[in-house]
Amino acid sequence: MTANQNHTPLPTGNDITLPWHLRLPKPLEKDFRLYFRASAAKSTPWALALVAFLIVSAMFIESRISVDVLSFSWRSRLFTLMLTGGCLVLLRKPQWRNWLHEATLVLAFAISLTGNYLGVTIEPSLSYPFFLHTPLAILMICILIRVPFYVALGSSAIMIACMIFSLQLNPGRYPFEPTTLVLVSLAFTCTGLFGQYVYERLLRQYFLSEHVLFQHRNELHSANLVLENQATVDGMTGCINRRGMESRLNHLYHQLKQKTPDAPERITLILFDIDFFKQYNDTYGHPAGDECLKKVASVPLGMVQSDTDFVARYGGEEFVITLADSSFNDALVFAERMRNRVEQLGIPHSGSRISQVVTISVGVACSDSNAENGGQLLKMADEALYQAKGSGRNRVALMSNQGVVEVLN
Ligand SMILES: Nc1nc2c(ncn2[C@@H]2O[C@H](COP(=O)(O)OP(=O)(O)OP(=O)(O)O)[C@@H](O)[C@H]2O)c(=O)[nH]1
Repeated sequence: MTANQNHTPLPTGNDITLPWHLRLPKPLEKDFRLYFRASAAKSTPWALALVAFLIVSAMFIESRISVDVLSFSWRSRLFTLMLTGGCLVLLRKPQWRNWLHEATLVLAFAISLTGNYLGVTIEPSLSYPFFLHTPLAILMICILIRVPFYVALGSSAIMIACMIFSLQLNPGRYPFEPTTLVLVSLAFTCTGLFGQYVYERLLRQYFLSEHVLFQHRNELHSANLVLENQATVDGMTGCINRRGMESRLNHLYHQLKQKTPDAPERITLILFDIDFFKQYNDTYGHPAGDECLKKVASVPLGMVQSDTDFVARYGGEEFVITLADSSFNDALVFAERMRNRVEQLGIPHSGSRISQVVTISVGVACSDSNAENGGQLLKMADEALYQAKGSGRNRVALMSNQGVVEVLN
């Protein structure tokens, strides 16, 4: 990475410009629809409640101005109120929210069509309030109840077309200029649609910036995981490296001491070292030594099963196996079986003074002894390993809980 790249700021998503026609790339567009519905669902109950309030207020005002108008209008008002109430009830259930926009459109069409129908069928002098249903429905779609811009655009156009058609059916029947009514509706439509366009655009921009940030967070997280893995894994054997081992062991010990809910009951540490490895390198060469290390490491790696247990490369040809929760006896069985399996690999070692094949010496220590921390536990296992070496190699020695080293066999 160059110095220049190091200083490139992460994109925030705010610098991404949206095309005027509001479309996002296909996969994002699908996510955005869900996001749009969820955000519209939050405001819709309040919007519907407001619509209900407006209708009740309109009925109240009508009753004060002219009882004649109310005697015609109450049916359509009640119908609208029932639909609005029905929508409110449906929206309480999350699964019905998927139908939010469809329900909104049906509601708006119902209001507009009943208004237009009544407008052309009742007394001309009373028809005016009913034609106002159409602009009200358009306003409702566009401002109160959020539907996607293109849906609002299409449905508003259809509603206005219906209105013009109704007015054309009975020319000269109305006490006012139909063109004025259409123009008023068009003005409502344009205002509403403009608001809807701005709202949707802002929402898209916000969604996009959130999405981009989210993606970057994910990428950073994955990169961190890779780096963390690279920093704590030994590239040659695949074991955890010394640094990783120390941090994991300290963590386990911390849990043990603090008695956290997921703390292990005890920690057993198995330290082993390949016998006469210097001679192996001298006899077969360093690359062959590397191959030997890989084969030997594969034995404990294949034996460890629990997620909390792990194999680490402690030094050049020294390895540590940490077992959490195993009993001391089980750990000894593990150690002995591992020693035996390495011997069974049958890797020729003519430089060894104790065998024809590669062997290991093993030291075992357990936290049930007086070890206060991971470092002390390692020291105890090392003392046991030293004794295993001193007692002829290719064997297991343990540091007993009383602090005495015992060599097996
Ligand atoms: N091939 C190879 N050799 C390594 C690596 N790391 C350490 N060694 C070698 O491992 C050898 C360790 O030698 P010593 O510490 O004397 O141990 P030893 O010969 O096994 O003797 P004992 O442990 O007493 O049996 C050294 O010769 C190191 O060069 C490695 O990554 N690859």
